[in-house]
Amino acid sequence: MKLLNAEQIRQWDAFTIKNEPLSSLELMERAANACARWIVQNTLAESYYIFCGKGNNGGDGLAIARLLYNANKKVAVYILESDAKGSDDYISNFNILHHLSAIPIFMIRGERDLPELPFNCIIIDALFGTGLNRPLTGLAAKMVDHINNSIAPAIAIDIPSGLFGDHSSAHNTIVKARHTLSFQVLKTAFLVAENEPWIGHVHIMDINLHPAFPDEVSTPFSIINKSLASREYRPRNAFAHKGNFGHALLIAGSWGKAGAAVLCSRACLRTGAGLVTAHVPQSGVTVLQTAVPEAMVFPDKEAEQVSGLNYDLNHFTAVGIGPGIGTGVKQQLLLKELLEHIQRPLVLDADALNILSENKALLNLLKPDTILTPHPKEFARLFGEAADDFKRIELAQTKAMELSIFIVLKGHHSFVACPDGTGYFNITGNAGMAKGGSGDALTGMVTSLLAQGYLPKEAALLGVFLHGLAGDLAAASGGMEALLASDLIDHIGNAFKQL
Ligand SMILES: NC(=O)C1=CN([C@@H]2O[C@H](COP(=O)(O)OP(=O)(O)OC[C@H]3O[C@@H](n4cnc5c(N)ncnc54)[C@H](O)[C@@H]3O)[C@@H](O)[C@H]2O)[C@@H](O)CC1
Ligand SMILES: [K+]
Repeated sequence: MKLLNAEQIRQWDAFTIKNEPLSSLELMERAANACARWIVQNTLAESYYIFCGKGNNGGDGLAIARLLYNANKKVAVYILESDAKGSDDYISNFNILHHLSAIPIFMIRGERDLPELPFNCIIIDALFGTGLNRPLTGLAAKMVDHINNSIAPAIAIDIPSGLFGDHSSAHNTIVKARHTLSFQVLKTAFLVAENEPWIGHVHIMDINLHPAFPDEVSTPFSIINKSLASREYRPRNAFAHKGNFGHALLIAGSWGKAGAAVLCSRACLRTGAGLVTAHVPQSGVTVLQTAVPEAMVFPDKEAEQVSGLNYDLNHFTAVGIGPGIGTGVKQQLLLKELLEHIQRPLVLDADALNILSENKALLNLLKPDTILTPHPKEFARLFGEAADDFKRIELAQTKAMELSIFIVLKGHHSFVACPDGTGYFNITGNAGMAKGGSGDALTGMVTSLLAQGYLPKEAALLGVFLHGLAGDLAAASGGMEALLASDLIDHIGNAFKQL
């Protein structure tokens, strides 16, 4: 699914108005209806304090006030007064509301006009939507502070006021919403960690925008959802044998970190690779053969660390390297040798990435379509600190193009930067997965898909989606706090079954 920017969403509204056809006021009514229905179904409050600006976001708020009133809710409307006369649809809704004299409307001209907010009310934030073009200042910012100082929960309409849809809002004054009711599609602002304090739970309201529009626009960003993942997935052929599903090599583990190799190998097998060989130090051999008897083991000549490649890499259909290997001189030489000789699809994770950051010249050895799976800190060590999450995404895209590689930037919504300049946000996954071992599982999963013949882009997209989904299924059964990477791995099968 394409991820549209604020301007494109505005164009989609206009396209719908022209081609459905319907008036913009009717579209606003549809949007307000969807929000009011959600509010009635999901909240119980003594009263609703509705804060409106004078643009279309405020128009939504006024229409919501009327609809909540019609649903027998106690409502009061507070309008941020400004020199602007207001958008046409705001004015239409203001006039309708004005005639309904039962709903109190207050104009806020100064701080003294701000109402006291009782703890048992619900605040509806319809001050500013996607039309925001600069950070809030003056009375608008004071109003937002007032909302944020209340203990009553706020529900933001379309986007929390003060938040930009497509770029960083760091240092802005922004409504801290408990819920955000947004229209039709996710906005980029909802997918980055830096906005987590403001957006609360995001709910997408289907307002039936014209289905033909997304096909007409081009955008660099997309969302990895179930339909995209299902399109990538290739069910196993009934006549298949293990030779059809490749042979993955995983180079992982060191003394005290044999678990990384175990998790990686198990995830690799659970994702469908026909054969898995783990190259581990000798101290990891018994651990691995006991914990994952289905995997074969190549013991390194050293006891506590992997130290060299004494086998033909062409024997394998894909290679994953990094979890728990350490960053010593021997691992550095091993990685260099691997990068110089490998002719197979490759995943680099964890310590392999840390070695790269200490030896930047090795980046020049990366073959096209290599997959890197850094978390934000590993990414910063590799490519530098970014000022904010949006800039980090931009940097990941630049580096993916420059080096012709895939960068899977791990996070709540992992971002896959592709060498062709496109980028994909994943929507599966949860905070329970923020725990040691989750990344090792992802490395095993993506390597497994590569080994089975999925193209690097397919493997990266399907891998992150399934990884997050398996984590969601594990959290649904055992809760987020208790979630172990092993639980995630145990749910990979159920994740596949949902495709
Ligand atoms: N027909 C449509 O296009 C639809 C629009 N909808 C709503 O319309 C919203 C967008 O409406 P608008 O484009 O009118 O924009 P907004 O309602 O977000 O407000 C924009 C107004 O605020 C001013 N402004 C921007 N930043 C400011 C700042 N920092 N301080 C003070 N004033 C500032 C702008 O100059 C403009 O006059 C969406 O977020 C959504 O809520 C929905 O009703 C769905 C349908
Ligand atoms: K808003």
